[in-house]
Amino acid sequence: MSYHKELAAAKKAASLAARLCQNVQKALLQSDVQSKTDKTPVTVADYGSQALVSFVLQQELHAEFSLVAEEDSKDLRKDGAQEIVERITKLVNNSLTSDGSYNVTLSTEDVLKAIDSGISEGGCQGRHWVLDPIDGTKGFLRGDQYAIALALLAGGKVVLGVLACPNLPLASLKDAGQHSPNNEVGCLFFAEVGGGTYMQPLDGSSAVKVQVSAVENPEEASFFESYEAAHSMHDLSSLIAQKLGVKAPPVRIDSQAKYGALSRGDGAIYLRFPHKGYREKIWDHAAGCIVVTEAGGVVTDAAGQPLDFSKGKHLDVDTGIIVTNQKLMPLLLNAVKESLKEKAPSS
Ligand SMILES: Nc1ncnc2c1ncn2[C@@H]1O[C@H](COP(=O)(O)OS(=O)(=O)O)[C@@H](OP(=O)(O)O)[C@H]1O
Ligand SMILES: [Mg+2]
Ligand SMILES: [Mg+2]
Ligand SMILES: [Mg+2]
Repeated sequence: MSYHKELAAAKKAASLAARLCQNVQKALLQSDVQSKTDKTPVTVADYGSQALVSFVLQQELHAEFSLVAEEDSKDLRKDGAQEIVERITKLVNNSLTSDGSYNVTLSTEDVLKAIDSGISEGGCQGRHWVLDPIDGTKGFLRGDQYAIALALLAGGKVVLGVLACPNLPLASLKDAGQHSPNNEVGCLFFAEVGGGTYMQPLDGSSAVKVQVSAVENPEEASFFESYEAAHSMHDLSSLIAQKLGVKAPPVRIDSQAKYGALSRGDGAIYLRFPHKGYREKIWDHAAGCIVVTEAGGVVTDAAGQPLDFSKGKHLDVDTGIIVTNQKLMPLLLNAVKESLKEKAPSS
């Protein structure tokens, strides 16, 4: 089974959404930031990106359409939100038409409907697109890393993924701080099941195949974790790293840009241990997971089980998510097991 047509549509949608986000990040207005009922931030760019990706996929693929996405239009339909909806609509129309990709003018209602087509619950049957229109909204607001993360599930398995990372340097993060001749940013990672992982500049020039790090000695490995301490237990990852003998300090960057950076070998390990009670969502990992596995990496929960994207919006993982290459995984799993035992409250 080939997914070439779907991959081309996904790349187009994510690239246009990245441009919309770049424009908003450049001119961030305080009024563009709302707070959702769970107190996490959402911006006009999150909504605009979701509307745009939903619209482009439906235009490009005249097939039955199911989308599981992070945002919905509930808050935008409340009294007083009209101005913000108009602003989102303008952003979406500008992004769709600016390079001649489409000759359309969407109404505010079209945009709200496009956002709301992301209400699917996913599951193990049929095809479902999975979208995080801006992953790492907090990073986006800080002017740091974020990603537009789009994946396709078929029969509950991720079959393609695209990660647009507008602020990620094209050169390896390993060279950060050193004099690097290439300080351009904006990466598009993409992978199709069985086809490997590729990275190309977001401006569209040619793609290169990428591979995860081949490091076998954990002392030479560096690891990624969430920028936000509220999203992942930094003390636990520090204990795991210490047990493994990792020498380098953690690299903290927002969003699935971590999966992208790992897929090209910028670092060898990604550790994610949310605080108790948090349930992971499929849109926070689907695209990243295939981008890393097609580049030769392994993504599991803390018990070594693969992630199961077939159960709806949530991922029911055991304790956390760990990512590395095949050689390091057994050592990493041991270190995780020991660290969790040590940290567990004695009863
Ligand atoms: N409490 C808590 N624990 C764990 N994870 C959480 C939590 N709250 C939010 N989120 C999700 O984290 C997504 C951001 O990804 P990261 O954690 O990799 O980014 S960061 O480095 O911490 O900024 C972020 O994605 P976006 O909402 O798309 O930004 C959330 O889905
Ligand atoms: Mg969010
Ligand atoms: Mg997210
Ligand atoms: Mg998001």
